[in-house]
Amino acid sequence: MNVPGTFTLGPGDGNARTGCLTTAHGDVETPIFMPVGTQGTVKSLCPTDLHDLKAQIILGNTYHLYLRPGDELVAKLGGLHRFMGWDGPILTDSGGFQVFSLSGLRQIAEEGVTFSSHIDGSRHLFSPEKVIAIQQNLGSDIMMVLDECVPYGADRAYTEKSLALTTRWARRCRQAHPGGHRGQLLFGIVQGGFFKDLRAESAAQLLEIGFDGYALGGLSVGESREEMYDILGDATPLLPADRPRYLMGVGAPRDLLAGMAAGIDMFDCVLPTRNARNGTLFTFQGKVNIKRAEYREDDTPLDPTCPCYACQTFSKAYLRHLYVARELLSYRLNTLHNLTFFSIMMERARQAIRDGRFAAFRAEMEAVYPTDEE
Ligand SMILES: CCCSCc1cc(N)cc2c(=O)[nH]c(N)nc12
Ligand SMILES: [Zn+2]
Repeated sequence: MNVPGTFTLGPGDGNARTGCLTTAHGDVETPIFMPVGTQGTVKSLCPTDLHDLKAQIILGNTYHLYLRPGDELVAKLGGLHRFMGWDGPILTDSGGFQVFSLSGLRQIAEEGVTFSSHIDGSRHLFSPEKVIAIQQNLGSDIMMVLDECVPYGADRAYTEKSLALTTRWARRCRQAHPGGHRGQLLFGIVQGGFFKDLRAESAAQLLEIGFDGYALGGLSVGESREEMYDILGDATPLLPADRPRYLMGVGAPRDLLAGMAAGIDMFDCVLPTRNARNGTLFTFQGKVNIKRAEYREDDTPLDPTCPCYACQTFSKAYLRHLYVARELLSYRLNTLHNLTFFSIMMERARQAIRDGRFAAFRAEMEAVYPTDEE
């Protein structure tokens, strides 16, 4: 068995590539979409559901799990894998992004970021050392450094100053977790906003520190698709080809395709799980808004080609009824389906790359998920 952190590249097609990342809880075939399980659960699903839809790795969140139930409690109970009953790989975000997007009264300083809990208003400090200790307590297989996700529209002076701090924080994270600690990997996060030279500077600084993988942060923060793709195309080749590349917070089917075409290996986004809860379902024939009246008497499955329990067992009429009635089963069935769609789409993408027909696969999918659609 390979040691955690081993990343073996498979066949590629243009800049798109396949690979296999070894973690302490198993191998991950890339490109991969990672379901978000913020509070130690992929909302409404059990770990057995995740295995059934062939999820390979899920996300947890340092900010949320630190605040509730507490990372030290999770460690005392055997770590996040045992606590939530998931025996596969787990990646945890450092919490910086959530501090900036969720909590009030944030103060950024050299030491770290001080914030008020969105739960009870209590004050906390996330330093690089603290977020590493939390992720070590959780036992995540892939940890992220503490970073500042620069707000969309930040000017060059702010972005430059923030990038320098993020790099100093990244260095402190690496010093706090030099590697090898229970096979837990540490990824750096490239920032630099929408300034290509600052992105290059960030990437070069992180490479000099040395990480097990490299993420592109600061995207999917309100920018246009054109702005995202411009940075994506320019910054991805700056990341080492022999290490995993992770595009944070992305995304919709068309954005996953664009990311893979640019050479990205790992993705995460709340879209499939959040949209499931608001009735927007993804199929290989396009999106279905299940609450629409047109499905009231529709006795056909959501997607006859889909192997998920929802599509194999129930009609659109029933799925619509559950959603309109706000029944809890709606969340479970819709989430099962959407994550199955994303899982199948990524498997088809991996096979298309292996077969040298990724461009055709992308065109086929974009015909159903056009780039100009939100
Ligand atoms: C559980 C959520 C994982 S991804 C969250 C996220 C999403 C987006 N879009 C950007 C960033 C970023 O720049 N830095 C960090 N740490 N996280 C980000
Ligand atoms: Zn389905």
